[in-house]
Amino acid sequence: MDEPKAAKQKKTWHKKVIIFLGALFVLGVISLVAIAVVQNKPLPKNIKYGIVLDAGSSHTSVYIYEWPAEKENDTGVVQQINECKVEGNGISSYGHEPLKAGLSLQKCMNKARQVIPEKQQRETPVYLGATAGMRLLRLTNATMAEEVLSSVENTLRSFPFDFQGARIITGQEEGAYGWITINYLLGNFIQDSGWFKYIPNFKPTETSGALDLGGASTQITFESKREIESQENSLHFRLYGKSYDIYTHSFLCYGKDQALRLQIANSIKDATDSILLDPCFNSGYRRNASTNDLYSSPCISKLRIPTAPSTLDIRGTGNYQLCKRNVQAIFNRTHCTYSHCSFNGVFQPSLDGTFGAFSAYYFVMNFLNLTNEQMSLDKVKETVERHCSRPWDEVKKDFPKIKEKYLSEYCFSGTYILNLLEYGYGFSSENWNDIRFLGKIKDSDAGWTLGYMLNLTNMIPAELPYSPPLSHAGYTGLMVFFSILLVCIILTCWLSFRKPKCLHKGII
Ligand SMILES: Nc1ccn([C@@H]2O[C@H](COP(=O)(O)OP(=O)(O)OP(=O)(O)O)[C@@H](O)[C@H]2O)c(=O)n1
Ligand SMILES: [Ca+2]
Repeated sequence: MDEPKAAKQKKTWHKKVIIFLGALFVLGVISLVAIAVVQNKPLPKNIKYGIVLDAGSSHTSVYIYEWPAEKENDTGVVQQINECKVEGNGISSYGHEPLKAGLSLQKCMNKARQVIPEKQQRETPVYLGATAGMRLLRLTNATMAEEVLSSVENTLRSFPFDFQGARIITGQEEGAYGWITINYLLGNFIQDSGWFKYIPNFKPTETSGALDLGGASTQITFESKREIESQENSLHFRLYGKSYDIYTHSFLCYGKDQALRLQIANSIKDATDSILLDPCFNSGYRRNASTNDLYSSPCISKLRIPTAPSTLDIRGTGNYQLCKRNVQAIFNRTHCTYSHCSFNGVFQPSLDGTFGAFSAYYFVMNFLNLTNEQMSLDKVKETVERHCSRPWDEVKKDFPKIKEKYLSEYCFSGTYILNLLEYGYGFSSENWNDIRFLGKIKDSDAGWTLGYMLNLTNMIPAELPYSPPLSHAGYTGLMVFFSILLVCIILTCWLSFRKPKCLHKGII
């Protein structure tokens, strides 16, 4: 049967409308996807750089950091891209020839010129922070310390970077910046952003305490829920919209090199001749030490014995138990005017949370294979004791590539670390596994330098920068999804309520 002409025309007209609407719909979806793709195309990378020189007591390191300019205030975006270890000893060893302090930095600064693109060098800030070695030099001879600082300043000014200053940082700053560095790198400041904070019972990330063991000083820093009874140990930070009450203390003279000197100087009391039997060195190990040099440190001056021989012939006996006794003698735990002390009358609240231990803590524990998080305190002690009892010849044969200065001191260092943590700070077998020995975190060295730069470049905001709850990609994705959904619903509704005649039974 032939269709009437009018109905045929209507059918063609409806068909055209549907085709037109379908095409419009497809075009709409394509446009939305295209917008999403174009909008999410990564912007050309605009990288910024920063240089920090860590002028420590035993050596200087030059660190180069980079970060994407547009994400400056986000957490965890700054990363270390290079470390250059300056040859020779720390800058404080150049007290008598200050010009050489500046010269010693040349090589590593030239390296920095190769790493940082030329057109960005002028805007790259350079900071030098000197720590305990320079604090001690300043105590012995303030003029020498000034001369060393101006020598390094002159060198740094001669490079095409934006020199921002060379200074001796305080022990408090050293502790605080170490704490900021590790918590920034561990991502512990991210917690309160995004949707997570709306989840019931959501627990914000806790911060990790920081334990730094240098050559001349050692720092302990952690967030404390208890009252901090002494003003000089208390810090208050507001970072990313959250307040932190921090306990920190820096023990000058309790870095591992000065602690070894203290231990040796204490033993001289019993020395009748120039031979000094030292249980903290492996048996068979010998070294000569000048008492003049030993007593030159302000850490030891009170222990000076005028009748002491000018040169000491130190001979290792490798006895952990005796070494432990000698090491404990350098911690004074007899007086405390607060509710709780660590040692030498210094206030310390009880230990809270987990800790990241770096610098010499890591070097030593890594050498002794003791960085495993599951290892018990007893097992650690056993390992150090075993290492101390090994003859020096054997140790040297097993580790021919390790510098003799480091290798010869691992028995002392292991014993010292155990005593500092247990006897000094009060760690025990119960909370031993709360300590993580860290060298690097995501390719950046754990240490105070990164925190120092973040602070001086104002890269850590006090308040949380406004960030929409969804990322841009998430937002665009959802937009596309809901637009498609909406179009589908409208089409379905239209088809079911205003069913075009062409869809009526019998027509199609
Ligand atoms: N592979 C290594 C490297 C270093 N050390 C020792 O570790 C100690 C601390 O080194 P470091 O953290 O670099 O101390 P500094 O920063 O130089 O000292 P400070 O922070 O006290 O100024 C030094 O005694 C150094 O001899 C070590 O035993 N093994
Ligand atoms: Ca250091």
